[in-house]
Amino acid sequence: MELESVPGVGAKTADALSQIDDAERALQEGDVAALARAPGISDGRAARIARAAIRERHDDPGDFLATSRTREIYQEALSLLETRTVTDDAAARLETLYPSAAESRIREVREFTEEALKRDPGPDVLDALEGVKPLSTPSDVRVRDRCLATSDAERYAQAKEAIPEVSVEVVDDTRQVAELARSYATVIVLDEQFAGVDVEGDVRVEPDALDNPAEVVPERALAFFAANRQPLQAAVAVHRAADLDPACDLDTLEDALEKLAADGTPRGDDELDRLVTAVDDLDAAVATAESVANDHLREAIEERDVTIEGTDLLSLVERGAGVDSLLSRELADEYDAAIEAAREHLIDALRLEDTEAIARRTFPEEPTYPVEHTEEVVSRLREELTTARDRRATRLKRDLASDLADLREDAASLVDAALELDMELAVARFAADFDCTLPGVGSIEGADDRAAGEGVAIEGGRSPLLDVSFAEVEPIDYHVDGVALLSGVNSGGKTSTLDLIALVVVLAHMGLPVPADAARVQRIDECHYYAKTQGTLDAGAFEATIRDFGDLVTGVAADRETLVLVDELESITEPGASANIIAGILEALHERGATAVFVSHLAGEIRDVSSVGLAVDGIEAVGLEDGELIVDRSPVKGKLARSTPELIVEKLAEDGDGFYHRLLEKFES
Ligand SMILES: Nc1ncnc2c1ncn2[C@@H]1O[C@H](COP(=O)(O)OP(=O)(O)OP(=O)(O)O)[C@@H](O)[C@H]1O
Repeated sequence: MELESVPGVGAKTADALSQIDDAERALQEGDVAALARAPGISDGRAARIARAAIRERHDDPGDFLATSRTREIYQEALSLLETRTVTDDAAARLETLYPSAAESRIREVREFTEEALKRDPGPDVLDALEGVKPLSTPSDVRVRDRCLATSDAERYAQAKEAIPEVSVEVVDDTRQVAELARSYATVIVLDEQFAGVDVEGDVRVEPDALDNPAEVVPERALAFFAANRQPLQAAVAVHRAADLDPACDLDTLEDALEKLAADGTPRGDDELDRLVTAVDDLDAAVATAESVANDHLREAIEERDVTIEGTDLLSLVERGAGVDSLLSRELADEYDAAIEAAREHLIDALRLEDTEAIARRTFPEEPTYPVEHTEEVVSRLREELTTARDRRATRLKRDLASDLADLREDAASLVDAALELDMELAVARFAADFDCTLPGVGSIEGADDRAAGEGVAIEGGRSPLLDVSFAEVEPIDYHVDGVALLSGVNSGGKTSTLDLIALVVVLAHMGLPVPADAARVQRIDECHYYAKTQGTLDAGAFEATIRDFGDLVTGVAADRETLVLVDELESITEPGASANIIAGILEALHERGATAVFVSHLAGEIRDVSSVGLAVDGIEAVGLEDGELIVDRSPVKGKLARSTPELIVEKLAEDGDGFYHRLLEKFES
């Protein structure tokens, strides 16, 4: 799929998208996380781009959500799903689901839904999902101890592109290579002509180096895995908890991650740890060893009475020997013990392989007081240890990077699978929380095909959009085929019935389960839902509304299946005029073969002025209890519901006088 062929993707966005590795695949699969990695593209935008790309793939014109109220119902459906994801990314991915008239698209999502409904969102899986998020690409890895060098302008450009983490230098002759070797620990020369160059330092001639960036900069793979350690570990945990088929061996990935510190350096290697500690602690260890020896010696001297014969003393003084040599002669054993203590301390502190020899060199057996280390030895030791540390670290980095570099794609697949699972679990939880079934849509069979017929048929539908808790929602059965007026008592549930129809139709066309025991909807191209108008309109607004309906009615093309839901349009003007207008609209929709439900308190009047026999259904009150209406929420087919005032007058007539009977007769005439 061409990036720029996606609707809404201009040259600038296409350019941003082209900067991610797998833009084509991401568009094909609606991979929001991958698209959101493009510079300047937010999750929401990525979801819209993905949706447009999917639409394009299914050749879908995408005007299903024809009015603002239909779009609101779609948004409410999405948020019911989105609140059931653990990760933000899965929530953004859910936004790629949209109601479509394309059977191929509905079938595609239904396959996903059928898999989703088999999932069991156990608490372990949900816990593990908490840590999963899309992988990030650390951009600022800079490696300063290495450089690439070439004399060729083209190779120079290739090197800069392929391995941006290191400096690339131009070298024309051996002298310049030697200069670089003084500034960098390692120089990798890309030109064959320098093979065999003899300069001091670590200079390698590797013409194929650009083919193996992981060898040149193991830091790249390490930085990627270090930055993504936590989401990767979480993705591993998700695979284990949900028993998913993993893209790679989970233990291998986990072991490799264990060997990596948060800053991208190797960890858990005893020898490296020892070397790091030895370099860091060398000066302190030598100083402490020195004090250990001196304390030892001081105590020994303090405790000792030194007796020396006069002739001996004289001979020593004549030879110009100081008190040191006197002490060393008299306290030879104590000296030995003190030096031994110093060496032991050093051996303990440094814990290196050949510490014995090092200790011996640091503290030689020449008695002096106070005991002093040999600085020359210590500074050579420091250099040796530093080199050993860096070599070991580099080797470990290379080994680890070569293990991890091969795992990079699989690791990304693991995270992707975990996020996909989160999306599936949201659908599974939505279906479980609202007792959903997969509806029949057009020629696509439903999970429970009891609900039959053209138009929209719902059995045991319970709307999750009501203002009461879902447990208190009473189930509704309703079937509309063609155009119908829906009458009913105040607060009987007429608006809620329209909401339920719209929600079922939208979810069904998204390929998702619907909150009903069974449902079947015809395949619809456009869903027009108009919410209740707030009060009488002025002349201008009234004219605009009539024009809207004019456009709708004349725009219903013979080959486009249209569903029209309208709530109490009568309030736009006075009742008589309203009845005429609504009757006219319904007649026109009827002629065009649309499916429509118009909720109205003027259903009787509209039917009376209509020239075609309009169907009227009714939500009836089955009685009054303590001043409250008891309502049967399911509309009764072909029945004009009695209004609330009529029911109240009837109740008064039951135990009242003739006046109430007279009123009641007016209703019945
Ligand atoms: N199926 C249902 N189960 C439980 N409660 C419901 C159901 N349908 C409606 N209700 C309750 O009745 C209230 C009124 O519903 P709704 O607004 O749909 O009635 P209405 O017939 O459109 O009212 P009005 O005549 O005033 O326009 C809702 O806010 C809800 O509390």
